[in-house]
Amino acid sequence: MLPVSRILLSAPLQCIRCGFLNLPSSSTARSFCSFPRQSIFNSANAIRILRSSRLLQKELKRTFASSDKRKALKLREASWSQFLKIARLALPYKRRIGLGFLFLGLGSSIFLVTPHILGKLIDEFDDSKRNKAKAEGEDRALKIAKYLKQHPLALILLLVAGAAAIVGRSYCMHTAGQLIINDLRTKVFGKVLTHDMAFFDKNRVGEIVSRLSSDALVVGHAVSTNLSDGLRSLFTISGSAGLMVYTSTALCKPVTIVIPIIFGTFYVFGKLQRKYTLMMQEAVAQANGVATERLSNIKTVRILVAETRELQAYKDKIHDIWEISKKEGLFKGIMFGSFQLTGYLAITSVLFYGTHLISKGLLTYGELSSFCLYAALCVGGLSSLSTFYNELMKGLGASQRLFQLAEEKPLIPITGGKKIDDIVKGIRFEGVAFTYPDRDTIFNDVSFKIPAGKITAIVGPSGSGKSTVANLLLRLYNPTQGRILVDEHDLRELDPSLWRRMIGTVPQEPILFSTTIWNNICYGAENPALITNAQIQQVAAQSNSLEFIKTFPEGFQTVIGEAGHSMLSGGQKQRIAIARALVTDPKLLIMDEATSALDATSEYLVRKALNNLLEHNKKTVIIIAHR
Ligand SMILES: Nc1ncnc2c1ncn2[C@@H]1O[C@H](COP(=O)(O)OP(=O)(O)OP(=O)(O)O)[C@@H](O)[C@H]1O
Repeated sequence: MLPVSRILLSAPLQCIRCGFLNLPSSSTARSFCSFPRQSIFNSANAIRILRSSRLLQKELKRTFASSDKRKALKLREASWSQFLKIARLALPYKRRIGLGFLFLGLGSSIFLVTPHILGKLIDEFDDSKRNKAKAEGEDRALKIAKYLKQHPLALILLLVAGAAAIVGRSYCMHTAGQLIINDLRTKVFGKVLTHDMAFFDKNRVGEIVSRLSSDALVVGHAVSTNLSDGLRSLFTISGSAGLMVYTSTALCKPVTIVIPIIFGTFYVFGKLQRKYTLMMQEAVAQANGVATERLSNIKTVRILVAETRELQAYKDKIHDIWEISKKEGLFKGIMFGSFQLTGYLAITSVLFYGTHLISKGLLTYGELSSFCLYAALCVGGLSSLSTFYNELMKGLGASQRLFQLAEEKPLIPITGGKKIDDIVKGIRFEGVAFTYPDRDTIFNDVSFKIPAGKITAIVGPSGSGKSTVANLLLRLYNPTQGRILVDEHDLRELDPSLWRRMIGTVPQEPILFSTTIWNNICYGAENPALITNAQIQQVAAQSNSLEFIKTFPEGFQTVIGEAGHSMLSGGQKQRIAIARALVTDPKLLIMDEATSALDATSEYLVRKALNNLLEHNKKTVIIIAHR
């Protein structure tokens, strides 16, 4: 047997709430740590969650309370500065969007000019107008109108050109929207990947995925197709309003009364829309969070017969969505209704006032019908503009949390810092204290040494902080106090990615991905393509997994199920994780209860293989165990 130095993490026998963690170093000093008793409630802990319905209720209450706080905070933060950030997303696609606007201008001009020309044709039946035109000479619009009447094919071609412009606009804006959504998703996902573990302790994976899918969709739509629809509406409104003034200034009087009402409605409902979108996206994310967490732990749910309870938890979240949706539906209805009402009141007044002006000889039938056509276009434009405004506010609301995810700065960077390629002297914990976010202190002032090239065991009862020591070594968290030295370099100064590449870890609950066994073994390699068949065979043999892999018809190419759940036993998963840790020939090997899922024979074989490996390689090894 190889010599193993032991670090003993022991829980106090008497004090439950704040006793001491007794942590003597392998050879020398003793350190004392406070050892608060804690219950942990996170996604990895579904078994404990489901074990106690009281705990589950507490968790639901906590989630509701914190989500309410978050909602309030975000509503206060919602501002137009978000709009500039969203607009910046569209910058890389300015050409595509510009082309879309060009098509928009073309299509809208064609369909705006048509009523003006048609109005001129109607005037041909009005004697007074015809005589006036004869005296003043025919205007250009009337000439075009007559030409189009005589050459209907030209009119059809003009309308087809207008329709083609709509197709072009639609295509450019739709694809620009998708590109923006893709960028946004990639940017946020890339950023989320670099966040430290404390971030993932606070945010549920399901919620993050919901942001990436539904929030990004809303934002992308707001700045692409919606923007083009909005601009088309603005174009239509300003064009038709201009032509209304040009056709008859007198008839514009009844229209001006409704303008302040329209802007007031926009302002009030825009604010409401932003508020409800924020709340809605939050509620959807919460529901997705619950569904993702429970479905990814479906086996535990089934074993503990918790289907009904989980369905109720999901229903509660869906009910939150329903409550928001009811309010949203009501205010949306009021908004669209008031736009329609104001628009139609304006048109009716125009008709009444217009007929009055005709009777006095101040307006022609053609002018009235053109004016009415423009007014109808204007009302249609206003209705589309309200939808545009609504969608834009939705985009602003949805972007808020997405940008928060992308802008939050990780405490531990992914790369950058000193580069080392070996552990020569050893690793030293110097007065280390650690507290998980929002938890009590796990340990205080801990000092011990892990000599290089030797096996060190960290032993202690459950919950005493053994895996936390491994987490600190992997720099998944920074110590709250004190420092960890690797050959006298502070771990905080080392390049985190490079340092982690030097470590092979076999965690307590190994996670495998839904790909081939081969890919799972190579997963930690910097360049998996460089791993040879001989290396794979060797680590598979060392981890005692070669035999069972050979029994699969596809061998190393066997695709294992999601998170390695199906097709492999717990022990088989653990052995593949050992092979994965060994394949990169790490300088430091951390085995966190690595053989706990193996039967006595397999454990003996794995230990024997590891002992062989370690005798020849002089690796630094940390074995975490209860015993
Ligand atoms: N991500 C986390 N966030 C908050 N608290 C955590 C987190 N991970 C662990 N803890 C808490 O830290 C304490 C130490 O956990 P740790 O996993 O290090 O113990 P352990 O000695 O490895 O236990 P075991 O032998 O059961 O694996 C526990 O009380 C646990 O509840």
